[in-house]
Amino acid sequence: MTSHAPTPMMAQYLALKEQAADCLLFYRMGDFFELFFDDAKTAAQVLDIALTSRGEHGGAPIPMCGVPVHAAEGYLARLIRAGCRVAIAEQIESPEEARKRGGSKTLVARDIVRFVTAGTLTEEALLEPRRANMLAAVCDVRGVIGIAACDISTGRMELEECEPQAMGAALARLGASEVVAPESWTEAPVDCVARPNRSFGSDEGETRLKAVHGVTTLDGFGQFTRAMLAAAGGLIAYLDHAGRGMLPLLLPPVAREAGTHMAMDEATRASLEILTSTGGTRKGSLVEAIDRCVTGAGARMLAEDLSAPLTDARSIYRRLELVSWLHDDPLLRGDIRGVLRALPDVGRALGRVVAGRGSPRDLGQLRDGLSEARRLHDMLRARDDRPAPLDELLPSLSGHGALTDLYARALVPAPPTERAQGGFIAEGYDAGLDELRRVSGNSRRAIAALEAKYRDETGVAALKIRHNGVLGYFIEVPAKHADRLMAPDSGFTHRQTMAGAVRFNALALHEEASRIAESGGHSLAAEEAHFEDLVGHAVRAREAIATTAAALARIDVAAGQAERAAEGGWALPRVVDEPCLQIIGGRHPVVEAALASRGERFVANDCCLAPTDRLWLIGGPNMGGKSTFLRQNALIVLLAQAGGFVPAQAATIGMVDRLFSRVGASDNLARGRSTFMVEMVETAAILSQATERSFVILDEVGRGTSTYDGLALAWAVAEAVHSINRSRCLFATHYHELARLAESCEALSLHHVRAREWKGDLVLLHELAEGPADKSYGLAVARLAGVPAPVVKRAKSVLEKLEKGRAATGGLAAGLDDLPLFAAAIEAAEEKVDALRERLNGLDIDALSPREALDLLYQLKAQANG
Ligand SMILES: Nc1ncnc2c1ncn2[C@@H]1O[C@H](COP(=O)(O)OP(=O)(O)OP(=O)(O)O)[C@@H](O)[C@H]1O
Repeated sequence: MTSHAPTPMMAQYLALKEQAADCLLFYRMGDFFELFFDDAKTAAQVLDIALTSRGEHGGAPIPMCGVPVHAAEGYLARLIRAGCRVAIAEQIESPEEARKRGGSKTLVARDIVRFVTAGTLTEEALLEPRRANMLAAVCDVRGVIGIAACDISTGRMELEECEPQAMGAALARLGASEVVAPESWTEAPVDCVARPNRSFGSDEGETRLKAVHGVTTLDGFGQFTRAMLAAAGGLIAYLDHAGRGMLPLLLPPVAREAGTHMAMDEATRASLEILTSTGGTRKGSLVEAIDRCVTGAGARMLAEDLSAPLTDARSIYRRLELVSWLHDDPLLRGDIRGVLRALPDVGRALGRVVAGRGSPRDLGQLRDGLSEARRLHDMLRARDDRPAPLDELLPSLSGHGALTDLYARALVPAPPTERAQGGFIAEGYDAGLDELRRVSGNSRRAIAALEAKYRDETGVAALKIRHNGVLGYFIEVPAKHADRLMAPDSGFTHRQTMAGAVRFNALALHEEASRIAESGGHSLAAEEAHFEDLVGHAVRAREAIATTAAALARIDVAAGQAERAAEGGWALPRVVDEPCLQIIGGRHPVVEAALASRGERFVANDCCLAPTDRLWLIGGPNMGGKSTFLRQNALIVLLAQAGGFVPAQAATIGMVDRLFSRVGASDNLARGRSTFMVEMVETAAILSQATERSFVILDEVGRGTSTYDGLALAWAVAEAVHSINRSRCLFATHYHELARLAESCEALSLHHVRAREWKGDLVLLHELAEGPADKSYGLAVARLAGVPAPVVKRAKSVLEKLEKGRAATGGLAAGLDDLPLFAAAIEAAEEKVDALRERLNGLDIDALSPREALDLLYQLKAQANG
């Protein structure tokens, strides 16, 4: 039997792989990261690179693939996007150190230095500039859900708690790219990373937060519940694990209070296509149609605003006031945007610097960003008509004078991204460094002079002094002239023969080269020391810098919103307390933009809901614009409460606590539920959660099942939203029969999108009008869509038959007259229960004979069924 003991390298690899667990292990070997076994197969497939093999393990070849270290970021990005997590194992000593430690055959020590996962990225190349990258930790503390979330690229951290049924909506708002949860929690969100239970303790969370911020109490940051702290514990423990003890930038946590934001569940967010369209990309989404920010940080803040519209009028008006001021002054707006446009991403540069992954360029970005912030500060302070919300922001834009002065003196104007080669500390900052540079500069010049001298001496015009990483400086001549330098007394020593060229050394060259190497080494060390010192200054000022970055982003959002409003002729909304909705000349920003690109005009429509007319039932032909109308009103509410102008002539919005949007039978097969089941689950959520202050849009609910079932459900749902939830609601439907609801529901009115038939063709007017839809135009739409004429003709004759039948039986809704109203039915049932209760309460059980008791049971049963 052959022994299959692993080689020392394989043994080291396997030990590291065990630590890496389900992460792909990038194993550093020279200039490559290598992957082995199943990791190699996965990576080769995702990255579309060659799968090879190396040696044997357990008698079988070991699958292997590799990526060059210098290009690793790009490969990492693709693996992360494909849902993988990666552990990076670096060589933590040089081959010389290994040899010194244990002899010539000693394996270089390696260790995992970092885990790279979707939620723990800080590299510029791996992050999208206009999207936050959230990591969330979730746990359950005695029936209360705690959520901690952070964007480690900027350090923002927030904590919240909620009821178990609200967890989905809270996570949907965060849109986290990675979620971690305790490993034994059975109700944990799908696709989350399981982490040890013990890290999710409230004491642990509190201790970790205090340690991160160097405080003895968290009171200065706000009030945090046990659930919030437990989640924070899990979050920080995970970051600690991912960074192998090196924590990223974390700013003081902010507690998110329940009820300060408009609640929207995942289905509503998806159906309104707020941050991504149904295709999963930003294209075609609301944010794409709105975003006129000129900085990545502004775009990220706008996305956050749209994900969490406010429910507090004062905060909304604070945002609106700033937008309005900038809207009314295009010149000022242009100037501000001009300054902002040139700004680097201060928040993310800070994130990298504090995480220990900063480059000289990041320091340069902090310098430039903070100086520009100061410039913006002075520009805005010069305006005495500035609104109050701006006064709150202004102080955050200044106050970094000492830091920017220091960086201005210390750094060259455009510092490099690599610090290994030095060259980023400015001349004049450190006299010692200047001297070292002068010496190596002199030597470089001396080398150039040597080249000329050697050419002269040898008579070889093609002689060159060159440099590479292996030989250092050397003299190179074409092979045919090599003999002259080979002569024993030439003063040159042979070093290497290449195809066509021969390389030599010479004493004088060697001396100059040593001088360069020595001064170079010293100056690199000096620059490195300065770098650490400069980083230290930024780390100490991190909170103030982050506040400046946030203030800049807020101004960018406001200026961008103002720009968008001016571009589209949008209106400043009024937000009021009464549950009404008055939108005059409303438009759908995404559909309007799509139409405009085709040279078509969008037809504006009004929507006027009030407590006495709170449910609009909207009929009309397919493609008539019902869905568009529903969504545009939901989006206008959302935009207004996010603190921006709205695409309408005028809008008064009664504050909405929860927004619901449902589209009948949307395809959701990916989630493994039938389309109708999804529709009903989502509808059930509305009926259980919508309040008198909510706004609900229901688009063809019920269409995913048979006509009778669908009509019955649509009927009951409309009735319930009207009479029980009493929410403001727009309800689009193809069921004409629902029009009869207007007879029994006093706050329900009928509307339709207009269409006209002209010379046999259907003309869709996209105009909303009062009253029920007169007829369906399904066949006309089918013809418009190109269904072959014989099929349409056949459908027409089938329709005639059906309609005759319907006339004879009284139609689909025949008999609905006798149906007690939804609310009335419930009342009747309750009355019956009350009567039963009364009778039971009045009973003296001990006074009954067994016979009487049995009789009474029969009577009670009859009463209950009667
Ligand atoms: N107000 C409008 N002005 C101009 N064009 C519009 C308007 N509303 C909708 N449209 C156009 O009509 C198309 C269909 O609109 P929408 O999907 O809202 O119709 P619908 O009545 O909901 O149709 P269906 O009943 O088939 O779902 C849109 O893609 C858009 O091109």
